[in-house]
Amino acid sequence: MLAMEGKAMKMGIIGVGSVGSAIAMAAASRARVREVVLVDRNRARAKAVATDMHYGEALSPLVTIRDGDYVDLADAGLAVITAGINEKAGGATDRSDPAGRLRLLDANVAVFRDIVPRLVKAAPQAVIVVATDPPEPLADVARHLAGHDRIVDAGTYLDSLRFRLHIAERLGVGPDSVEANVVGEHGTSSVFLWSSARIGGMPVRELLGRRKIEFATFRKDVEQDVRFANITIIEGIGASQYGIGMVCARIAEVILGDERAVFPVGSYNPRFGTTVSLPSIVGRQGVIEVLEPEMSDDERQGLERGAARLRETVGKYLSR
Ligand SMILES: NC(=O)c1ccc[n+]([C@@H]2O[C@H](COP(=O)([O-])OP(=O)(O)OC[C@H]3O[C@@H](n4cnc5c(N)ncnc54)[C@H](O)[C@@H]3O)[C@@H](O)[C@H]2O)c1
Repeated sequence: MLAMEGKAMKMGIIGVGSVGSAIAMAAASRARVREVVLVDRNRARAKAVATDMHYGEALSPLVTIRDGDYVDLADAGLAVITAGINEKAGGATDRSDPAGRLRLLDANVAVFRDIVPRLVKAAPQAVIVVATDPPEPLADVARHLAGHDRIVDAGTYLDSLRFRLHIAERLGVGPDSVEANVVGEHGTSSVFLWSSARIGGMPVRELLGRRKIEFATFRKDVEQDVRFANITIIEGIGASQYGIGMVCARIAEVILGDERAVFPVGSYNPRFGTTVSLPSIVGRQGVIEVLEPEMSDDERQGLERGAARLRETVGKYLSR
């Protein structure tokens, strides 16, 4: 049940660019958060976005949206960090580049070093949700800077929704009827768990067989669409924003309402020595328990390889 009362229903959004604004809009539309505070190093921008949405508050009367500074996050239950350079500005829009979003790490670590200590000082109890790319390494950086484990990386939740949608559309079912997960990294090493993908309990692969659809081609096409969904969107409107906005608003209501919902997000995983995305039970304290979905040997090896790359990539930033 959602606890709609009190200060715990307050969320902060740090970074009010395309993604931050979309998160605020989605949170206002869902109307299951009591107060949204927008923080940006460009205060005029945060103020303008807040003012714009403020005029619609009568249509979403439970929600107050305002701009603020870190002190205004004092009693927030969570803060989403979405500040930093995006894929287009950071040159991460080449489909053949194996580094992908990891190209943004250097620049965005500097942004996190600026933000996280101030956030933790102002709101030591708040769960930190990381949306800035690349989110898994940045969640490790945030954990290091914050000195606590209440860090949720939005991770592969969006990739998993895209995976489900592309399977659903091709097979003519509603997307929420597909159970399928992308795990590991919100990036080029992400692993698509075809072996556990199911519709109504039936393995997707079996349903394909029954309909005489060739698995290899189906798989290649779906993975291609999901892996490059962000670049396709960026080519059209300059930034991928609305999908992640809806995802972060959902994560926020799950945390604030202590819903114990299950979806793939990232958290520090001692087994891998780094943050990886896996289906997790999420509640007021962030990730409560990480689940282990069924995986084929290839999928497990892909996850191990991806985690090793993430661990190595972020390692040099954690020792400084
Ligand atoms: N996780 C995902 O699925 C996903 C999806 C889309 C985008 N992203 C990522 O989200 C991030 C934001 O993307 P965007 O398109 O909104 O970028 P944007 O350029 O539109 O906005 C970034 C905002 O961050 C602010 N900012 C920068 N440094 C700051 C600091 N130190 N303190 C406070 N505010 C600061 C800027 O003023 C700007 O308003 C990027 O890293 C992007 O790649 C992630």
